[in-house]
Amino acid sequence: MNQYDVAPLEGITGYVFRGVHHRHFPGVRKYYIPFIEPKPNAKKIFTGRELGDILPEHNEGIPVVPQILTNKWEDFLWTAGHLQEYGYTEINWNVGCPAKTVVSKNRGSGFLAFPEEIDEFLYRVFEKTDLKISVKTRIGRDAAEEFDQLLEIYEKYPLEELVVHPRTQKDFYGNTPDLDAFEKAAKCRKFPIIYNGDIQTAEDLKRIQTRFPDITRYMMGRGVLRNPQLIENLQQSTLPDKQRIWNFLDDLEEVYSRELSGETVVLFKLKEIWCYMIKLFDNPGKQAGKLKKAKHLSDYKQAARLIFEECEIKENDIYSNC
Ligand SMILES: Cc1cc2nc3c(=O)[nH]c(=O)nc-3n(C[C@H](O)[C@H](O)[C@H](O)COP(=O)(O)O)c2cc1C
Repeated sequence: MNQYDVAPLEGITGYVFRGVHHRHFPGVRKYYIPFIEPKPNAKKIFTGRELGDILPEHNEGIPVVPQILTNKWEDFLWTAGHLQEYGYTEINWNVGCPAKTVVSKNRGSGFLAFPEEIDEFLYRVFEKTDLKISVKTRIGRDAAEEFDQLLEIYEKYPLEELVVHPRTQKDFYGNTPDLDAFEKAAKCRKFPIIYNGDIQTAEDLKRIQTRFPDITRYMMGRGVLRNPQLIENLQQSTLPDKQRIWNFLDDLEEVYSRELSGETVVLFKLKEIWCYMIKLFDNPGKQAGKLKKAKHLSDYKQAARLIFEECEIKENDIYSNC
């Protein structure tokens, strides 16, 4: 049976989103916490955002995995040690982030251009910790050909899992996921492989499953923002239910309003989700514009309600095609 994870989306899938999502749509195997950057020389171990994300009281009953973004094994172990103090037993390593500010420092997917250093990093980490370590990787920095050597290195270590987003850093979020490159990972028998990239509907999943019948673990990010019910729909072969998605959104607004200070910040958070959710609806036209321009929660809510009332959900026939 397939298992589904929610991808880390920095600025979006923080503890508020995860808590509300888990309450409305349980069934996610793991939620990955957006990346934490080690700060061994700073006064505070974690930023306010990072601490909010990892506090056990913010994640009660929710299966979460923290993620670290660094190219220094000493810093990884230092931060992992502090995460262990909060009770975490599995840590994910980010070698996928394509952001220029990250890549320019040879971190995230920028580190993929240094396979020997990746080897050294993993060697040191596995030598010095008994934590479970999973890796979230792209297939290379500049070209998919880099993936052969990277895979060879990953296979030397007892990774808990390997999440593969089959794009290079250069692809950013453009082009389509490179399934020929992913096929190399799909053949791996050393540890479980998780497919990640562009799964938004049952049809998208079907396409991947047909080609890779042995892959049963999937991670979804933007697809869950577009349709928060996506994972449940896939598990139960159901269609998105407007009322349930509305209830989720309503609850999210309430919890953000409680946890964040100021209407503007709450509005920003909700509009960010709507950048993705708007794609779930047919012809949201005028109301989409109003929602985008809303300066107050009341205007936002009115536009959002009208979209839910007036627009059809796009994929009402997805299962007929699968
Ligand atoms: C806004 C945004 C923030 C992201 N933040 C992170 C992050 O903190 N850590 C990470 O590994 N990937 C991050 N990603 C990448 C996603 O986890 C995921 O790999 C990517 O979106 C592809 O999957 P999808 O097509 O299912 O969204 C981010 C992506 C987006 C769009």
